[in-house]
Parts: sequence; C-alpha cells; structure tokens
Amino acid sequence: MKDLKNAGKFYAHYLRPYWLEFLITTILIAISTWAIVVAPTYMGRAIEELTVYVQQWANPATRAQASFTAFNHTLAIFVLLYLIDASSILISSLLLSKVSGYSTGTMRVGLFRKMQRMKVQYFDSHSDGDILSRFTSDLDNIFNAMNQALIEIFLSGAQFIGIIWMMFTQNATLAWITMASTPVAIGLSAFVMHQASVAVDRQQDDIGRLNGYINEQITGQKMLITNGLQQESVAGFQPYNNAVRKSNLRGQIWSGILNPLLMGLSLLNTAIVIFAGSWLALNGSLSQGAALALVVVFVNYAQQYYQPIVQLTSLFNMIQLAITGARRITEVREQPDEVDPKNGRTLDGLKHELVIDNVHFSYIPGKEILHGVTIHVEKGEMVALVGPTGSGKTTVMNLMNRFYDVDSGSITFDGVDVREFKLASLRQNVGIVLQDPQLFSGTIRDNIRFGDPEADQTRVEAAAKQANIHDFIVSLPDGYDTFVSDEQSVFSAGQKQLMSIARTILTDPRLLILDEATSNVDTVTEAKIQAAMDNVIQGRTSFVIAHRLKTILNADKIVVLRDGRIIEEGNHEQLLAQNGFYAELYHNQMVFE
Ligand SMILES: Nc1ncnc2c1ncn2[C@@H]1O[C@H](COP(=O)(O)OP(=O)(O)OP(=O)(O)O)[C@@H](O)[C@H]1O
Repeated sequence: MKDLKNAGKFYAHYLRPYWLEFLITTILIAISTWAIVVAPTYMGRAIEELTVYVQQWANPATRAQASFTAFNHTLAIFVLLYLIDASSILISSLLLSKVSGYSTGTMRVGLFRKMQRMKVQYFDSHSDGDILSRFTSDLDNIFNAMNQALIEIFLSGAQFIGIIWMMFTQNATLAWITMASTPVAIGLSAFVMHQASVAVDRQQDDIGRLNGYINEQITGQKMLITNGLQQESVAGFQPYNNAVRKSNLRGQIWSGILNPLLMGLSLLNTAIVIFAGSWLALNGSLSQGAALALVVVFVNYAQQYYQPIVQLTSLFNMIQLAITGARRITEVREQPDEVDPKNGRTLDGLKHELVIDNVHFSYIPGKEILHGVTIHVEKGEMVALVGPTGSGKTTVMNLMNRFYDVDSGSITFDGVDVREFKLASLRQNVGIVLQDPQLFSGTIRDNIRFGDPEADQTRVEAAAKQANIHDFIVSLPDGYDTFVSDEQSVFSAGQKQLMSIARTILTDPRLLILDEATSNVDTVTEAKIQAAMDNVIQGRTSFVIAHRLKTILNADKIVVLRDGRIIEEGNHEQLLAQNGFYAELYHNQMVFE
C-alpha cells in the first residue's frame, strides 16, 4: 500500500504538467463511452424501422408509403456514433502516447541530473549494472505501462462508471445485487496483488543484481580469460539467474491467478443475479415479460460489470512493474545530494598550509577506517602518503576533495574548514590524477581539455608536452583528432595515466592530489610518468599517494599510514635512518626493482 501511495506521488509529480492532455483525454473517453452505450439503442431502432419498412412494403396497400429514409437516418446516426467512439479512442491513445514518451524522457533526464549531484558514496555502494538497470529496465517498464495501460485505465474506469449508471437507471435493487460482490472482488484482488507485488519487487531487485554481475564479468573479461575462469564465471552467474527466474515465476503465478479468479467471481455473480432477478420476477409487481427482459438485461450488465476489473487486473503485472520502477527511481531521487554550503566561501589557492587534523572517518558506521590522522602540508611542499594496501591512503584523498566528509576532526585550507567552501570552488583548486584514469568518448583533444572545454590547441599541446604524451599523439594518423573511448582506446595503461596527467596540468590546480597507478607499466613509460609527475608537481602543493617508493624519494615529507594510523613521518633519509616500517617497505621494494 505504501508503494502504491509513493508511486501515486511519483506519477503525480511527473504527469502534472500534462493536465491539459489528461483533461482532453477524460472528455474524449467520456464521449466515447457515451457513444458506445447509446449506439446499441440506435441499432435496436434501426432494426425496428427496417421491420416497419418490410411490413409496409409487403402490404400492397401501404407499399407506396414504404420508405428507407427513417432507417437510413438511424443507421447513419449509429455509424456516426461508432466513428465518434473510434476517433475519440484514437486521439486519446495518441495523446497518452505523447504523454508517456515525454514524461519518461523527463524522468530519464531527471535521473541523469540527479546522478551528477549525488554523493560518491552511492556509486561506491551500488554496482554499475544495478544503476544502469534503473535507466533501462525500470524506465522501460514505466514507459510500457504508461503507453499501454493508461488508456485502458481510462477506458475501464469510464466503462465501470457507465455500467453502474445504466444499471441504476434500469433497476436499483438489481443494481445493488449485481454490485454486492464488489468488496469480495476488491479484497481478493488486494490480497493477490500484494503477493504479486512482493514478487515483482524482488524480481526487479534480482534483475539489478544480475545486471551488476554481468557488468562486472564483462569488465573483468580479460582477467577471466587469463585465469581460465570462464566456467566459474558461468557457475557464478547461475544463482543470480535462478533468483530472477524464481521471483519472475512467483510474480507470474500470483498475477496470473487474479484474472481467472475474477472471471470465476464474475460467473458466480451472474448466477446470483439470475437467481435474484427470477425471484423478483416471480414475487415482484412487474409483469412476467418485463421481469424476464430485466433479468436478461442484468445478466448482460453483470458480465460487463466485471469486465473493467478483469481488464485492469490483466494489466496488473505491467502496472506492478511500473509501481516497482517508480519505487526504484524514487530511491535514487531521494538520495542525499552532495552538501554544498549556502553562501559558501571561494577558495583562492593555498597561501600557507593545508592541515588534516585528528581525522576520524568510517564508510560504514561503527567500522572506523581512519583513527585520528593528522598531516600538515605547507604551501609548495610535496607530501607523499605511503602504506600497505587498505591502510587508508585513498580514503584520505577522498576526504580532501570532499567525496566524503570526516566523522570528526577537520581538514582546513589556511585555517578554513573544507566544508565551508563552495564545492565547485574547492574542486577547481584541487586537481586529482586518479589511480585508474577514465577516457570519455571523443577526440584526444577533447579528452585533454575535459576540465576546460574552451582551452585552445596551444594550451592542449603544452599540457600534453609537459605530460610527455605529445610525441605519441602526433605520431597517430589523426593526431589530436583521433577518436578514443574508454573501451576502445589507442592508449596503453601507462599512456592513459599520462593523458590523465595532461588533463590535470591543463586545469592548472593549486593543490594536486596524485593517486599513483598501481598497474605495472614498462620502464620507458614509467620513466615518462615519473618525468610527467615531476613536471606537474613543480611549483604546486602536492599530495602523492605512492605505491612505488622510487617515485617519492624527493618528497619533502613522507607520511606512513598503517591500518588508518600514522606510524612514521619524515623525509626519505630520516625514515631510512629510523629503520622502521618505511625502511622495511623500501628495502623490500628495492629487491624487486
Ligand atoms: N566505499 C567504501 N565503503 C566501505 N569501505 C571502504 C570503501 N572504500 C574503501 N573502504 C575500506 O577502507 C579501507 C581503506 O581503503 P583505501 O582505499 O583508503 O586504502 P588504500 O590504502 O588506498 O589501498 P590501496 O593501496 O589498495 O589503494 C579498506 O579496508 C577498504 O576496504
């Protein structure tokens, strides 16, 4: 019920702008229902007039008076009524198709915009496949339901009201008897629909998880092939597939039950109407002929009365999928946005120092990752963060850029808390070279000037030269116009890292965070990356998360992190002299160099 209420709110929000289309549709459907209800009476009248014509024509005394005019006239009205009905339905369908297309388009754009505002946490805690299925499967379900079910909802609703109205104009007692079973039908439908909705809900979530798995396996396909794990991958796929099959079957069974159940109830209702009508005919004040005619009419109504309910329940699965789709999209819409302070301050470079002061942080409440980390970074310094995998290096970076906020402690730029700056201003000042750089579909030029699309060729080339990737780019047949994408790129992993460095150089950030790539690159590329890093670091305050200690020998300060705590701090020589954890780490790495 809560889902239904929330879905109501969701659709009201997106469909409100189309109130005029709905008003026109309501009027057209009312006209069509009126036409369809009235048309049979003209049919009867036409038959009556035809009978009169035949009788007059058969009799020589009246043959001269026999005329088709009245019959033709009635028949024309009859045909006209059907034309009105057909064209009203056609126009309504077209209008509602337009509404479905436009409103799902708005939902898609809204969802996409929302994705750009949401906290990084959402993306870290949901699989790409699951996020993608909200754009594909859920929005498709919503579109299909709106495109096909909306018109049925209108038609069935109008038909339902029309039949009730007609029944009461004929005989109120029999009308009440026909409608008496409605609460049973509603109760039964509510129960079955609830069961089905639980199954359909689960089905959509299972589809999300299945997509997540497929996405992960496609992304890691090379790893799978290299390790000969294709069979294992298929075996891992089975539980996800089985879950979808099971919840799908459960949903189909429950929603499949509803239709025959209501058909049965409709038959039972018809039998009750026949029985009650006959009793009235025998004991009532009506003549037997009139009572019999009334029973026949009400048997007809009793069958028609259930038709809109049956029709709507046959669409139930589709409607349920749309309700679930609304829930899953609402879930995204209700995610908190990144917190951008009102009247936030503008960060204009770093003048003195950046201080990470006694920072505690946990991704999951109760599971603290950083336990009181304090780091001072003076303007122009290069500070390196080292430590074993999982020690919290990337987490520190996540906090400096406000991908996440600290639980306690603070991060300050010249004494001003990072949470007081406008997000855009903060990120303009903080450039990040990520561990696993991403290329976007477009030319190499567009990829380099990603952070500043207005940059001209001179600036793009200067950045590429500093990043040591210019020579490679111009060696390509199309040079800077070469089309690349993350999946189909002409770059090796190391060259991708150089591209990412070029991109960062172009935006000229005051503070640079460099999450060094862990991937193994050949020694020539490694030397290029090193030179590019030196170029980008020069003259800037920088914070390097280093995996290869060779790259940070010149750092002004090296901070050693272990299990979320700083255990050593100093420059390379000082730390070697301490002969502690860093010295051990360094000597171990040098063995492999
Ligand atoms: N989004 C997240 N949600 C929950 N836990 C996380 C998340 N990201 C990281 N962690 C956990 O936080 C801890 C620190 O991770 P972090 O990525 O900061 O380590 P790291 O030192 O950068 O490791 P690496 O050298 O492998 O990059 C790890 O135990 C990791 O499992």
